[in-house]
Amino acid sequence: MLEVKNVSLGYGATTVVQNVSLRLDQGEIGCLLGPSGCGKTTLLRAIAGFEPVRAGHIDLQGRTVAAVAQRVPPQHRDIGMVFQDHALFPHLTVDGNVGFGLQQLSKTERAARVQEMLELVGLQGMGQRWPHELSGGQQQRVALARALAPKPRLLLMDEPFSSLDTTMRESIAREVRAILKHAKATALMVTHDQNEAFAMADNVGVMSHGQLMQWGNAVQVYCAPATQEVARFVGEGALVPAQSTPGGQWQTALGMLPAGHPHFQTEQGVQVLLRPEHVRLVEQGVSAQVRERTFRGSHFVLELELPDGQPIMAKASLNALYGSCDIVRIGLAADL
Ligand SMILES: Nc1ncnc2c1ncn2[C@@H]1O[C@H](COP(=O)(O)OP(=O)(O)OP(=O)(O)O)[C@@H](O)[C@H]1O
Repeated sequence: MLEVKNVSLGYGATTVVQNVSLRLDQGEIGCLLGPSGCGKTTLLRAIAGFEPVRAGHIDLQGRTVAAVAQRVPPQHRDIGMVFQDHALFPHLTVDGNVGFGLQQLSKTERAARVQEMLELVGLQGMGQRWPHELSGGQQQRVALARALAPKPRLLLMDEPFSSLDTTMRESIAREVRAILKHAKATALMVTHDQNEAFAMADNVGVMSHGQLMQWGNAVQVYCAPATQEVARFVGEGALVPAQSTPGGQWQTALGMLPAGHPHFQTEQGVQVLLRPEHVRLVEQGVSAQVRERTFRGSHFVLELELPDGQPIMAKASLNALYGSCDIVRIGLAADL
Protein backbone atom coordinates (compact mmCIF):
# COMPACT_ATOMS: atom_id res chain seq x y z
CA MET A 1 0.00 0.00 0.00
CA LEU A 2 2.67 2.51 1.08
CA GLU A 3 6.31 2.10 0.26
CA VAL A 4 8.93 4.62 1.36
CA LYS A 5 12.24 3.71 -0.22
CA ASN A 6 15.62 5.26 0.68
CA VAL A 7 13.99 8.65 1.23
CA SER A 8 15.99 11.71 2.30
CA LEU A 9 14.41 15.06 3.12
CA GLY A 10 15.63 18.42 4.29
CA TYR A 11 15.24 22.15 4.64
CA GLY A 12 17.82 24.44 3.00
CA ALA A 13 21.28 23.05 3.62
CA THR A 14 20.12 20.69 6.37
CA THR A 15 19.16 17.05 5.85
CA VAL A 16 16.57 16.08 8.47
CA VAL A 17 15.50 12.63 7.21
CA GLN A 18 18.16 10.29 5.88
CA ASN A 19 17.75 7.20 3.75
CA VAL A 20 14.51 6.00 5.38
CA SER A 21 12.73 2.90 4.06
CA LEU A 22 9.49 1.41 5.35
CA ARG A 23 6.35 -0.23 4.03
CA LEU A 24 2.76 -0.50 5.18
CA ASP A 25 0.47 -3.22 3.90
CA GLN A 26 -3.24 -2.73 3.23
CA GLY A 27 -5.09 -2.38 6.56
CA GLU A 28 -1.90 -2.03 8.60
CA ILE A 29 -1.39 0.66 11.24
CA GLY A 30 2.14 2.00 11.56
CA CYS A 31 3.53 4.48 14.00
CA LEU A 32 6.64 6.65 13.80
CA LEU A 33 8.03 7.11 17.30
CA GLY A 34 10.93 9.26 18.33
CA PRO A 35 12.11 12.27 20.29
CA SER A 36 11.23 15.82 19.32
CA GLY A 37 13.05 17.01 16.21
CA CYS A 38 14.01 13.56 14.86
CA GLY A 39 12.15 14.16 11.57
CA LYS A 40 8.85 12.30 12.09
CA THR A 41 6.57 15.13 10.97
CA THR A 42 8.79 15.97 8.00
CA LEU A 43 8.52 12.37 6.79
CA LEU A 44 4.74 12.39 7.25
CA ARG A 45 4.49 15.69 5.33
CA ALA A 46 6.53 14.25 2.48
CA ILE A 47 4.17 11.25 2.26
CA ALA A 48 1.23 13.69 2.20
CA GLY A 49 2.92 15.68 -0.57
CA PHE A 50 3.87 18.86 1.30
CA GLU A 51 7.66 18.33 1.22
CA PRO A 52 9.78 17.34 -1.81
CA VAL A 53 12.03 14.31 -1.53
CA ARG A 54 15.77 14.79 -2.02
CA ALA A 55 16.53 11.15 -2.66
CA GLY A 56 14.56 7.92 -2.95
CA HIS A 57 10.86 7.58 -3.74
CA ILE A 58 7.43 7.15 -2.17
CA ASP A 59 4.90 4.78 -3.76
CA LEU A 60 1.17 4.46 -3.03
CA GLN A 61 -0.53 1.30 -4.31
CA GLY A 62 2.40 0.63 -6.61
CA ARG A 63 2.42 4.10 -8.17
CA THR A 64 5.25 6.53 -7.46
CA VAL A 65 3.84 9.74 -5.97
CA ALA A 66 7.15 11.32 -5.01
CA ALA A 67 10.67 11.03 -6.39
CA VAL A 68 13.45 13.52 -7.02
CA ALA A 69 11.97 14.87 -10.24
CA GLN A 70 8.39 13.82 -9.62
CA ARG A 71 5.74 15.06 -7.21
CA VAL A 72 2.04 14.26 -7.33
CA PRO A 73 0.27 17.18 -5.58
CA PRO A 74 -1.30 16.46 -2.16
CA GLN A 75 -4.90 16.74 -3.42
CA HIS A 76 -4.26 13.97 -5.95
CA ARG A 77 -2.74 11.48 -3.51
CA ASP A 78 -6.04 10.42 -1.95
CA ILE A 79 -4.63 10.70 1.58
CA GLY A 80 -6.61 11.71 4.68
CA MET A 81 -4.99 13.67 7.50
CA VAL A 82 -5.66 14.18 11.20
CA PHE A 83 -3.64 16.89 12.92
CA GLN A 84 -2.58 17.63 16.50
CA ASP A 85 -5.31 20.16 17.24
CA HIS A 86 -8.12 18.28 15.39
CA ALA A 87 -8.59 21.51 13.34
CA LEU A 88 -12.37 21.19 13.11
CA PHE A 89 -14.17 24.02 11.31
CA PRO A 90 -15.78 25.99 14.18
CA HIS A 91 -18.51 27.44 11.93
CA LEU A 92 -19.71 23.96 10.86
CA THR A 93 -21.70 21.43 12.88
CA VAL A 94 -20.43 17.90 13.40
CA ASP A 95 -22.41 16.83 10.30
CA GLY A 96 -20.92 19.72 8.32
CA ASN A 97 -17.40 18.83 9.41
CA VAL A 98 -17.70 15.13 8.62
CA GLY A 99 -19.39 15.84 5.26
CA PHE A 100 -16.86 18.51 4.27
CA GLY A 101 -14.83 16.33 1.89
CA LEU A 102 -17.90 14.73 0.30
CA GLN A 103 -19.02 17.56 -2.00
CA GLN A 104 -18.95 15.24 -5.01
CA LEU A 105 -21.72 13.06 -3.51
CA SER A 106 -25.44 13.81 -3.80
CA LYS A 107 -27.15 15.26 -0.72
CA THR A 108 -28.71 11.91 0.17
CA GLU A 109 -25.51 9.97 -0.35
CA ARG A 110 -23.59 12.52 1.70
CA ALA A 111 -26.07 12.33 4.60
CA ALA A 112 -25.88 8.53 4.55
CA ARG A 113 -22.07 8.53 4.57
CA VAL A 114 -21.96 11.10 7.40
CA GLN A 115 -24.36 8.96 9.40
CA GLU A 116 -22.25 5.86 8.74
CA MET A 117 -19.09 7.67 9.88
CA LEU A 118 -20.72 9.01 13.06
CA GLU A 119 -21.81 5.47 13.92
CA LEU A 120 -18.30 4.21 13.23
CA VAL A 121 -16.81 6.66 15.76
CA GLY A 122 -19.67 6.29 18.25
CA LEU A 123 -21.11 9.80 17.87
CA GLN A 124 -24.52 9.00 16.38
CA GLY A 125 -27.11 11.60 17.36
CA MET A 126 -24.48 14.34 17.77
CA GLY A 127 -24.51 15.60 14.17
CA GLN A 128 -26.16 18.91 15.03
CA ARG A 129 -23.68 19.82 17.77
CA TRP A 130 -21.02 22.48 17.28
CA PRO A 131 -17.33 21.64 17.83
CA HIS A 132 -17.18 23.79 20.99
CA GLU A 133 -19.96 21.66 22.50
CA LEU A 134 -17.79 18.52 22.36
CA SER A 135 -15.11 17.15 24.67
CA GLY A 136 -11.53 16.88 23.40
CA GLY A 137 -11.96 13.14 22.82
CA GLN A 138 -15.21 13.67 20.90
CA GLN A 139 -13.59 16.37 18.75
CA GLN A 140 -10.79 13.97 18.02
CA ARG A 141 -13.30 11.34 16.86
CA VAL A 142 -15.05 13.90 14.62
CA ALA A 143 -11.67 14.72 13.07
CA LEU A 144 -11.13 11.02 12.46
CA ALA A 145 -14.61 10.61 10.95
CA ARG A 146 -13.98 13.61 8.69
CA ALA A 147 -10.64 12.21 7.51
CA LEU A 148 -12.08 8.72 6.87
CA ALA A 149 -15.33 9.87 5.21
CA PRO A 150 -13.94 10.21 1.64
CA LYS A 151 -12.42 6.67 1.99
CA PRO A 152 -8.79 7.73 1.56
CA ARG A 153 -6.23 5.16 0.46
CA LEU A 154 -4.07 6.13 3.41
CA LEU A 155 -4.66 8.02 6.66
CA LEU A 156 -1.86 10.08 8.19
CA MET A 157 -2.10 11.25 11.79
CA ASP A 158 0.31 13.74 13.32
CA GLU A 159 0.31 13.54 17.14
CA PRO A 160 -3.49 13.16 17.04
CA PHE A 161 -3.85 12.80 20.80
CA SER A 162 -1.41 15.43 22.02
CA SER A 163 -4.10 17.94 22.98
CA LEU A 164 -5.91 15.33 25.10
CA ASP A 165 -5.45 14.66 28.78
CA THR A 166 -2.49 12.29 29.30
CA THR A 167 -4.67 9.87 31.27
CA MET A 168 -7.07 9.60 28.28
CA ARG A 169 -4.49 9.16 25.54
CA GLU A 170 -3.86 5.46 25.77
CA SER A 171 -7.54 4.52 25.98
CA ILE A 172 -8.42 6.84 23.06
CA ALA A 173 -5.53 5.35 21.08
CA ARG A 174 -6.99 1.88 21.66
CA GLU A 175 -10.43 3.14 20.63
CA VAL A 176 -9.09 4.75 17.46
CA ARG A 177 -7.23 1.54 16.62
CA ALA A 178 -10.50 -0.40 16.87
CA ILE A 179 -12.24 2.17 14.62
CA LEU A 180 -9.45 2.03 12.01
CA LYS A 181 -9.41 -1.77 12.04
CA HIS A 182 -13.18 -1.83 11.61
CA ALA A 183 -12.89 0.58 8.66
CA LYS A 184 -9.99 -1.54 7.26
CA ALA A 185 -8.01 1.69 6.97
CA THR A 186 -4.27 1.84 6.35
CA ALA A 187 -2.77 4.45 8.64
CA LEU A 188 0.54 5.98 9.67
CA MET A 189 0.73 7.96 12.90
CA VAL A 190 3.44 10.13 14.40
CA THR A 191 3.96 10.35 18.14
CA HIS A 192 6.67 10.76 20.75
CA ASP A 193 4.62 8.79 23.30
CA GLN A 194 5.51 5.09 23.32
CA ASN A 195 2.40 3.97 25.22
CA GLU A 196 0.29 5.59 22.54
CA ALA A 197 2.38 3.93 19.82
CA PHE A 198 2.12 0.50 21.42
CA ALA A 199 -1.64 0.89 22.00
CA MET A 200 -2.21 1.87 18.39
CA ALA A 201 0.24 0.32 15.99
CA ASP A 202 0.81 -3.05 14.34
CA ASN A 203 4.35 -1.92 13.63
CA VAL A 204 6.37 0.85 15.24
CA GLY A 205 9.21 2.72 13.53
CA VAL A 206 11.67 4.24 15.96
CA MET A 207 13.42 7.31 14.58
CA SER A 208 16.49 9.09 15.88
CA HIS A 209 18.35 11.98 14.25
CA GLY A 210 16.53 11.58 10.95
CA GLN A 211 17.14 7.85 10.64
CA LEU A 212 14.79 4.95 11.07
CA MET A 213 16.53 2.78 13.64
CA GLN A 214 14.03 -0.08 13.69
CA TRP A 215 10.68 -1.08 12.20
CA GLY A 216 8.91 -3.87 14.04
CA ASN A 217 6.07 -4.82 16.35
CA ALA A 218 5.95 -3.69 19.98
CA VAL A 219 7.50 -6.90 21.33
CA GLN A 220 10.39 -6.80 18.84
CA VAL A 221 11.12 -3.14 19.55
CA TYR A 222 10.92 -3.58 23.34
CA CYS A 223 12.60 -6.97 23.73
CA ALA A 224 15.12 -6.82 20.89
CA PRO A 225 15.98 -3.16 20.27
CA ALA A 226 18.13 -2.82 17.15
CA THR A 227 20.33 0.00 18.46
CA GLN A 228 21.30 1.72 21.71
CA GLU A 229 19.09 4.67 20.75
CA VAL A 230 16.04 2.39 20.49
CA ALA A 231 16.96 0.70 23.78
CA ARG A 232 17.23 4.08 25.50
CA PHE A 233 14.11 5.61 23.96
CA VAL A 234 11.72 2.68 24.27
CA GLY A 235 10.92 1.39 27.75
CA GLU A 236 13.11 1.75 30.79
CA GLY A 237 16.38 0.22 31.84
CA ALA A 238 20.12 0.68 31.91
CA LEU A 239 23.01 -0.20 29.64
CA VAL A 240 25.54 -2.12 31.69
CA PRO A 241 29.13 -3.14 30.73
CA ALA A 242 29.60 -6.80 29.88
CA GLN A 243 32.42 -9.15 28.85
CA SER A 244 31.97 -12.08 26.54
CA THR A 245 32.78 -15.52 27.96
CA PRO A 246 34.29 -18.47 26.06
CA GLY A 247 30.78 -19.99 25.98
CA GLY A 248 29.43 -16.89 24.20
CA GLN A 249 27.50 -15.58 27.22
CA TRP A 250 27.76 -12.12 28.77
CA GLN A 251 29.38 -11.64 32.16
CA THR A 252 28.03 -8.59 34.03
CA ALA A 253 28.37 -7.21 37.56
CA LEU A 254 25.11 -8.99 38.41
CA GLY A 255 25.92 -12.35 36.82
CA MET A 256 25.79 -14.19 33.53
CA LEU A 257 23.37 -13.45 30.70
CA PRO A 258 22.62 -15.67 27.70
CA ALA A 259 24.31 -14.96 24.35
CA GLY A 260 21.08 -13.69 22.79
CA HIS A 261 20.45 -11.03 25.44
CA PRO A 262 20.23 -7.52 23.85
CA HIS A 263 23.75 -6.10 23.67
CA PHE A 264 25.46 -3.27 21.85
CA GLN A 265 29.02 -2.52 20.78
CA THR A 266 29.77 0.95 22.18
CA GLU A 267 32.86 3.14 22.53
CA GLN A 268 33.10 1.84 26.10
CA GLY A 269 32.99 -1.81 24.95
CA VAL A 270 29.99 -4.13 24.93
CA GLN A 271 26.96 -3.05 26.96
CA VAL A 272 23.92 -5.17 27.72
CA LEU A 273 20.43 -3.85 28.25
CA LEU A 274 18.95 -4.57 31.66
CA ARG A 275 15.25 -3.72 31.87
CA PRO A 276 13.76 -3.34 35.38
CA GLU A 277 12.14 -6.76 35.05
CA HIS A 278 15.57 -8.32 34.43
CA VAL A 279 16.75 -7.25 37.91
CA ARG A 280 15.27 -8.45 41.21
CA LEU A 281 15.79 -7.75 44.89
CA VAL A 282 17.42 -10.82 46.49
CA GLU A 283 18.71 -11.80 49.94
CA GLN A 284 22.28 -12.50 48.82
CA GLY A 285 23.43 -10.40 45.93
CA VAL A 286 25.25 -7.31 44.77
CA SER A 287 24.69 -4.28 46.95
CA ALA A 288 23.13 -1.18 45.41
CA GLN A 289 21.90 2.14 46.75
CA VAL A 290 18.34 3.30 46.15
CA ARG A 291 18.07 6.65 44.34
CA GLU A 292 14.37 6.77 43.54
CA ARG A 293 11.26 4.62 43.93
CA THR A 294 8.35 4.95 41.49
CA PHE A 295 4.92 3.43 42.04
CA ARG A 296 3.59 1.57 38.96
CA GLY A 297 0.31 0.22 40.28
CA SER A 298 1.19 -3.49 40.42
CA HIS A 299 4.84 -2.95 41.40
CA PHE A 300 7.57 -0.41 42.11
CA VAL A 301 10.46 0.49 39.85
CA LEU A 302 13.60 1.25 41.85
CA GLU A 303 16.34 3.42 40.39
CA LEU A 304 19.56 2.16 41.91
CA GLU A 305 23.29 2.80 41.82
CA LEU A 306 26.02 0.18 42.07
CA PRO A 307 29.10 1.01 44.25
CA ASP A 308 31.04 2.05 41.10
CA GLY A 309 28.32 4.58 40.18
CA GLN A 310 26.69 2.41 37.48
CA PRO A 311 22.94 3.17 37.36
CA ILE A 312 20.56 0.21 37.24
CA MET A 313 16.80 -0.32 37.58
CA ALA A 314 14.90 -3.08 39.32
CA LYS A 315 11.30 -4.19 39.48
CA ALA A 316 10.18 -4.72 43.06
CA SER A 317 7.00 -5.86 44.79
CA LEU A 318 4.77 -3.43 46.64
CA ASN A 319 6.27 -4.68 49.93
CA ALA A 320 9.62 -3.18 48.96
CA LEU A 321 9.18 0.11 50.78
CA TYR A 322 12.76 1.25 50.36
CA GLY A 323 13.57 4.94 50.26
CA SER A 324 16.35 7.07 48.92
CA CYS A 325 19.86 6.04 50.13
CA ASP A 326 18.74 2.64 51.46
CA ILE A 327 21.02 -0.26 50.53
CA VAL A 328 19.44 -3.27 48.82
CA ARG A 329 20.79 -6.53 47.37
CA ILE A 330 20.09 -7.28 43.73
CA GLY A 331 20.59 -10.08 41.22
CA LEU A 332 19.41 -11.13 37.79
CA ALA A 333 15.87 -12.45 37.43
CA ALA A 334 15.82 -16.24 37.31
CA ASP A 335 14.04 -16.57 33.95
CA LEU A 336 16.58 -14.78 31.72
N1 LIG B 1 9.96 24.46 7.79
C1 LIG B 1 11.14 24.15 8.33
N2 LIG B 1 12.26 24.83 8.00
C2 LIG B 1 13.47 24.50 8.52
N3 LIG B 1 13.67 23.50 9.41
C3 LIG B 1 12.59 22.79 9.80
C4 LIG B 1 11.28 23.08 9.29
N4 LIG B 1 10.42 22.20 9.85
C5 LIG B 1 11.14 21.41 10.68
N5 LIG B 1 12.45 21.76 10.65
C6 LIG B 1 13.56 21.11 11.38
O1 LIG B 1 13.66 19.77 10.93
C7 LIG B 1 13.94 18.89 12.01
C8 LIG B 1 12.87 17.80 12.06
O2 LIG B 1 11.62 18.41 12.38
P1 LIG B 1 10.27 17.56 12.50
O3 LIG B 1 9.16 18.52 12.77
O4 LIG B 1 10.15 16.68 11.33
O5 LIG B 1 10.57 16.69 13.79
P2 LIG B 1 9.59 15.84 14.70
O6 LIG B 1 10.31 14.58 14.98
O7 LIG B 1 8.26 15.73 14.08
O8 LIG B 1 9.51 16.73 15.99
P3 LIG B 1 8.26 17.06 16.98
O9 LIG B 1 7.95 15.77 17.69
O10 LIG B 1 8.85 18.08 17.91
O11 LIG B 1 7.15 17.57 16.12
C9 LIG B 1 14.00 19.75 13.26
O12 LIG B 1 15.35 20.01 13.55
C10 LIG B 1 13.28 21.01 12.87
O13 LIG B 1 13.80 22.11 13.57
